[in-house]
Amino acid sequence: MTKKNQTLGEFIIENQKAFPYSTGELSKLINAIRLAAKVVNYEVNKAGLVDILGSSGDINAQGEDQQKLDVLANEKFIQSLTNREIVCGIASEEEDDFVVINSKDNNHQNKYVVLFDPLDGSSNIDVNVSVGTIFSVYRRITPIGTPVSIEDFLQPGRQQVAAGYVVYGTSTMLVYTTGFGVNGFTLNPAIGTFYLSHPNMQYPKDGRIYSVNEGNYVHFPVGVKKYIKYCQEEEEDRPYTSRYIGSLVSDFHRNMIKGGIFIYPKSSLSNNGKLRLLYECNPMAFIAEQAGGRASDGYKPILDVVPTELHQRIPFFCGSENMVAKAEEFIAKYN
Ligand SMILES: O=P(O)(O)OC[C@H]1O[C@](O)(COP(=O)(O)O)[C@@H](O)[C@@H]1O
Ligand SMILES: [Mg+2]
Ligand SMILES: [Mg+2]
Repeated sequence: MTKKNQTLGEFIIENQKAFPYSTGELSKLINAIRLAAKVVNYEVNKAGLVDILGSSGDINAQGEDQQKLDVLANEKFIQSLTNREIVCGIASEEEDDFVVINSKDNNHQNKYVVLFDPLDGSSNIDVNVSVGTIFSVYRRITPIGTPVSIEDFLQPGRQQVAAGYVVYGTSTMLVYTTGFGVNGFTLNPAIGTFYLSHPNMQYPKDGRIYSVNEGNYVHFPVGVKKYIKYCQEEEEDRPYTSRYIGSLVSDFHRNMIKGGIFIYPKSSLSNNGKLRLLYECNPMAFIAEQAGGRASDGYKPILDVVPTELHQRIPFFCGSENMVAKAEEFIAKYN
């Protein structure tokens, strides 16, 4: 039974008991993420004091300038996951290709793959605006005893066994699901422990917040433009409030608590939008659906999309059920 303020450690053990056949590996994996989140939180919080702001001078697989904190967060999560003998492979926004992680007996006995965005909202790092980490977990589909391969990572989002994010904001929170609801834990920085602060998180069916980079409005498809105008009309409970932090994790988190819709559509600048299916949209879509929300590419559920590439991008509409359904109506009508 979920008890407010129980620690994340207690929650993980309690929930493991719910699955008689569980081997505890998924619990170890979540614990590894918990540890890495605390390490990265420590670095993020003192970022201005040490030489960790700004560019690392390198470019990642997507041609983006890698920030020093992108690189550090990537290292800390890979290290923590590798040291615990639970994952057989890792894919990251900051790694060109997936990384094979072999078990100590050198016989590829581990059964989980993790895909993650080590530092989400990189453009906000240097300006002290909240950023995050996003993770997605699958059971491998290739045989145990063989090296992990690409098909283990290109599974539809509906196959995820766990997904979550960490938001390094006014407080640091870890929010995740294993397919049985969404729970949020807040870090008590004094003792370095996550406590259950947001049990059973639920998206309100309706909301009054829309989140989209309106600076790209001229490049948006007609249906998206019409939906944004709809949000701004003086009708019924509209106009809605516009809120856009520019960190997916933070915009999603606010909208899940208050009710709202986040949109990163395709545009004449980028045919598939900007956000990555495997380690941004799939995990957020799993959490959204588990919290009674909705997530699509404008036409079909994100979780039903069959991935084809590690770093593929996809248009993203995510949030309160009725708001996303309304946006889809406009797209179906005009696009
Ligand atoms: O500046 P834009 O084009 O609005 O993009 C903002 C989006 O890009 C991102 O920063 C992309 O994520 P990364 O920072 O992990 O690359 C999202 O967090 C955010 O929603
Ligand atoms: Mg990101
Ligand atoms: Mg990132």
